Amino acid sequence: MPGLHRPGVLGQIVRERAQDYLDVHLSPGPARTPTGRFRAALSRPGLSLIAEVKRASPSQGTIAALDPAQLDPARAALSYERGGAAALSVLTEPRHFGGSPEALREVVAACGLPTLRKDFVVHPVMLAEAADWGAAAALLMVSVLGDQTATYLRIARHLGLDALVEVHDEHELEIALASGAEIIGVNNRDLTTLDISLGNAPRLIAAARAQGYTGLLVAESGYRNAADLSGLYALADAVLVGSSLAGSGDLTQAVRELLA
Ligand SMILES: O=P(O)(O)OC[C@@H](O)[C@@H](O)c1c[nH]c2ccccc12
Repeated sequence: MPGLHRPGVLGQIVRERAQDYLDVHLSPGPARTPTGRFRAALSRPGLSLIAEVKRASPSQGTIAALDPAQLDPARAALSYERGGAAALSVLTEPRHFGGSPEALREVVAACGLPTLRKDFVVHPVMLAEAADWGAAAALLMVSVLGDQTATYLRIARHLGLDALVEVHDEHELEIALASGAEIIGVNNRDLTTLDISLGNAPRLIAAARAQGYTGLLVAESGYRNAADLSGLYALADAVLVGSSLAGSGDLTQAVRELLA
């Protein structure tokens, strides 16, 4: 399985997820018709918001202000939609992010927005699960998949899913560009140390454009308010925001203020 020797928090989570799927030998199954719904939502003019249903994280523990039992995924999704989110992201990793398959299924059942399965994908079956649970897209992390990124991208497409291919540095960006990714996300957070640098996404997004990349580009992590987003409007197609929204008392109002 990919990514087992990564350092830090990332390596720990990847090893746990690999263990979870160790005995699964199912193939991803038959081809499914792509909808392109996630991609379409990000292609709209302006900066599209991907709002994340996130109950906890390794950097923050339980996300502030909300009792984990109170952040009902379906209600959160509808609140995000009302505020103007273009798409959703739902964590399904159980130990560090408080996610679950049910959270994703409930969101999909309640809300029409295209939804990303956010997890540490280390097995093709995790993509089949995403499709079964109604996700329109799945996260593929180059920091985990390395040179298997292109293979997983093909499997995602086979299953009718859009893929958000995530990078954190120049080397990972090269792999993402070579893989044929149609959507590349640049994470401001270093997942081995959890350090955030808000300059990371603008820098690598500019680098991708300078290399002639014409796909969609997403800035990810660490954004707390409208001012933090101001530099992204001319640069990125979308922004992915979790903690600062999920930790606010009124999710609809939080989205409106962020996009104001
Ligand atoms: O909560 P934040 O700082 O707004 O970040 C959201 C999202 O970018 C973050 O949850 C994330 C980005 N890439 C990941 C990979 C795995 C788990 C989580 C993530």
